[in-house]
Amino acid sequence: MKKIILTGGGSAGHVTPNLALISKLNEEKKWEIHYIGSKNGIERELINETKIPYHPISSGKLRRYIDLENIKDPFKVLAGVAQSYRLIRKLKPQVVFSKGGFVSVPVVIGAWLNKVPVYIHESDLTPGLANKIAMKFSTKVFTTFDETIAYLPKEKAVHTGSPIREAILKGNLKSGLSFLDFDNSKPIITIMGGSLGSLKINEIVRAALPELLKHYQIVHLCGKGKVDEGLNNTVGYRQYEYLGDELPDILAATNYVISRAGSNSIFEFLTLKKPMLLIPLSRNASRGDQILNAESFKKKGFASVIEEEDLTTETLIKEMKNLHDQKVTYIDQMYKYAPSNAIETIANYLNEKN
Ligand SMILES: CC(=O)N[C@H]1[C@@H](OP(=O)(O)OP(=O)(O)OC[C@H]2O[C@@H](n3ccc(=O)[nH]c3=O)[C@H](O)[C@@H]2O)O[C@H](CO)[C@@H](O)[C@@H]1O
Repeated sequence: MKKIILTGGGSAGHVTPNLALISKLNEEKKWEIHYIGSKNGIERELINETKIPYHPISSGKLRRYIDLENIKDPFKVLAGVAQSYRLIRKLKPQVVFSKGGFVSVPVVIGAWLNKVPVYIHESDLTPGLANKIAMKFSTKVFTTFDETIAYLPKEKAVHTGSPIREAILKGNLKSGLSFLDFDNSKPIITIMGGSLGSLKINEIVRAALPELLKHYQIVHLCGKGKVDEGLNNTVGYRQYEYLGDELPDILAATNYVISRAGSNSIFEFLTLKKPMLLIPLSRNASRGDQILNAESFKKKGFASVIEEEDLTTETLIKEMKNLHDQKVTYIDQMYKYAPSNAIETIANYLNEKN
């Protein structure tokens, strides 16, 4: 059996595409799969559920603010490179696949030092810092957006589309309604502040609840530690920190989405044809990747967008009404999009070339 090591983490967006790939590779029964991730990142929890061997390494974080930890981080990254190098030398995989995030950099370098080919996937419209570094050590760079090709070395870039977990496409509306204890009386909005939740979106959504609940039932994925216990008994409103297995059913029961513009989430909503109102993470808190993701979706007629700086209860309610009024236009436009089978393409590459 051939051996593959997967890596990626920090937030769920750097793990769910790997989950999709793991299912496919397991199905093919040609690969022994291993995962290298951080000691405490969300990837550890998510990958443990798949029962594949998980190898934790030391990793640093790319912070955009001044912090004492920043001084320790280069040492942690170097330790991560040494650990990855030894692990890869011992496991002897044919290939390493990286979905990005800061934990992936030492793994990619460790693979390169062992002369193991590295394939990476970039989910966002423009490459993130981790992947910009990883790219130099990689054989191919797969992309979710076709626009991303322009930012990459020609000989390495391959547009595959977004690797979506198969389960996401197989939700059951009735199970979703029964899990939520919702009915058909009002349309359902699912609100997702990215996989980690968003304090700003949570605050504005909660302030807009009295108005929104007149017209909609609301599922709020608010992020770890961000549930507002005081709202637990609010009729028509459900809050969850993060949903795993239940998410497909919830999405099947969902009529509209209000969300951050993380790449994986928005391609899931697009594939499911859910009219979406996107609130991309601002340039103050990120490199602005979500703004570009959201602009691309707006330009293609898949989504409406509120910039974080313009987000108030009033703009949220107004834009939600517009989305409602124009839902048919959005859905029609999304039907013109033919989802690519990214998982199949990536698996074929891994199988053929290794
Ligand atoms: C703050 C930050 O760094 N955000 C980045 C991160 O976002 P983030 O981690 O939020 O990533 P995405 O929106 O791309 O993906 C989130 C994934 O988590 C899943 N999910 C989410 C909530 C939940 O309750 N259950 C669940 O399963 C979604 O279905 C999706 O598959 O990676 C994205 C992809 O590189 C980037 O575009 C974002 O800018």
